Amino acid sequence: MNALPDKIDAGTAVVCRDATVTYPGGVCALDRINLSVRQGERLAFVGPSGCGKTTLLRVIAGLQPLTSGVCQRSNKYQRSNESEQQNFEGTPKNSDDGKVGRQPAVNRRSVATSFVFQQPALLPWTNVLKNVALPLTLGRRRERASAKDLRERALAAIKEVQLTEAATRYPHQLSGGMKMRASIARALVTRPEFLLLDEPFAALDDMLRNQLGRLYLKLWGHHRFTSILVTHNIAEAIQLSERICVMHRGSIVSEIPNPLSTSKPHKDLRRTNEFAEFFGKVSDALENAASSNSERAFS
Ligand SMILES: Nc1ncnc2c1ncn2[C@@H]1O[C@H](COP(=O)(O)OP(=O)(O)OP(=O)(O)O)[C@@H](O)[C@H]1O
Repeated sequence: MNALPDKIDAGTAVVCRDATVTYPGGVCALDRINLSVRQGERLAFVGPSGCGKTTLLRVIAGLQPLTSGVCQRSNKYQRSNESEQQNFEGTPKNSDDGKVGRQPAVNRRSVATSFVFQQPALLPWTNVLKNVALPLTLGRRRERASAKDLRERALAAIKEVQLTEAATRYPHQLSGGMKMRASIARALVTRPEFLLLDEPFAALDDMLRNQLGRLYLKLWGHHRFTSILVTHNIAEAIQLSERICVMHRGSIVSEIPNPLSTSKPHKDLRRTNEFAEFFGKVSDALENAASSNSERAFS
């Protein structure tokens, strides 16, 4: 294993070196991943089901222990055989199925990272305001903030996602898009350094997906968090990311800078020739990875 440097370079948010995860039972979900993410970068992982996207997201979040290799995250380290670094207070080391299916506990380490999942996972017994305030409430003692201060911060986050009028509504009184807005507000209320999104808009129709994509870009423009988006949707990756990592069978097979990246995409971007051309390039990278693998399997 490479020696771990004392500190990560200025401007770098994450570095993975030969990061490998083999699950109990022998599935190699990540195979010597080498990746560097700049602070404030918007990155996307695309690839077929089971290629290791969620596992890599969990590694970057510090939720998934490595079998070997290193994942270094601005001043936080995770390396294989260093279990102390990998167990998050209040967070199960391995969830039942090993997938990210629940919000990580909010604690000293994870407060710098927030997740947004496909399922908004709002607490059904309380309103939007209290759901959004939850990470602050859990960290209240640490933050030494007054209840009034927490409420104001939660209301500010709710305003940013344009949900002020629904602040006192309960989750069952919200549409799918509104639930997702609440989930994004809850993720951003702690002003995280990292926002990790695991297929956040996959369950929504195209129009909502586009609206929320624009909202996400606006929020990124304000807060400049480092963001990693897992998606199956190439068009979404192009619209929301500055760089696209194509994954296949536990490896990053291609890293493609996005020439169309902008934090203010025009609504006709998808209809342009440049979009079609870049879409083709990403699709080709995915197809090439799949065909070279099947050739290997048959050779
Ligand atoms: N806890 C686990 N135990 C054993 N194998 C697992 C576990 N979690 C994931 N895997 C396997 O690891 C591989 C990568 O899974 P992962 O969820 O990271 O892929 P993914 O690209 O995010 O897939 P999807 O797009 O379907 O969510 C898959 O083969 C999966 O079955």
